[in-house]
Amino acid sequence: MSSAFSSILQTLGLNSTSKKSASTTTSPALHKSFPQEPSNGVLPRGLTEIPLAVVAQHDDFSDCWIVIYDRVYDVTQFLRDHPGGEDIIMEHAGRDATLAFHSTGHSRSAIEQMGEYLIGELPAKERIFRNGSAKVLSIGVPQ
Ligand code: HEM
Repeated sequence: MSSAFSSILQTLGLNSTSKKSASTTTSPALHKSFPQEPSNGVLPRGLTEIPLAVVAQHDDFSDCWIVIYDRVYDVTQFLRDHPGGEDIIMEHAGRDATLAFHSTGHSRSAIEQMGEYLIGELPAKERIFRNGSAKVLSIGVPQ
């Protein structure tokens, strides 16, 4: 795995190098990048499950949701402030933007900022990176 990719996975708590955390139902590292979430790694109560079909209904400048690493973000108020510009986010409005977000190489501070816009997560059956127990999926995450 490239060090950059390894680094972002680690920052997001998605690294699978720690077998201990990946094999337990809670991972202390999982949520540390999201300040509004509990630091004990337990999935936050009340984090709404939002299917991709619902995300797809929020795809314009006045109502823009995106998915990054299985989490749903309402970035409507952030669009104008985004240092990379609003157009680049709008290209992914209502859809999964993980690849674009990752390939841009966002800073740790940018990743922490994401927490301000977090509104929910995909249902377990639609997740690519995390399963229902907040474990890292072995398929889809490069070793
Ligand atoms: C909630 C989601 C997002 C947040 C909080 C965010 C935040 C930021 C921040 C703080 C920067 C400044 C550089 C840095 O600190 O890394 C940045 C740059 C950038 N972002 Fe985002 N971003 C988000 C989503 C996205 C998405 C979905 C894309 C691509 C589709 C994207 C593309 C870019 C690009 C291309 C830059 C580079 C701008 C430049 O250096 O000229 N961002 N973003």
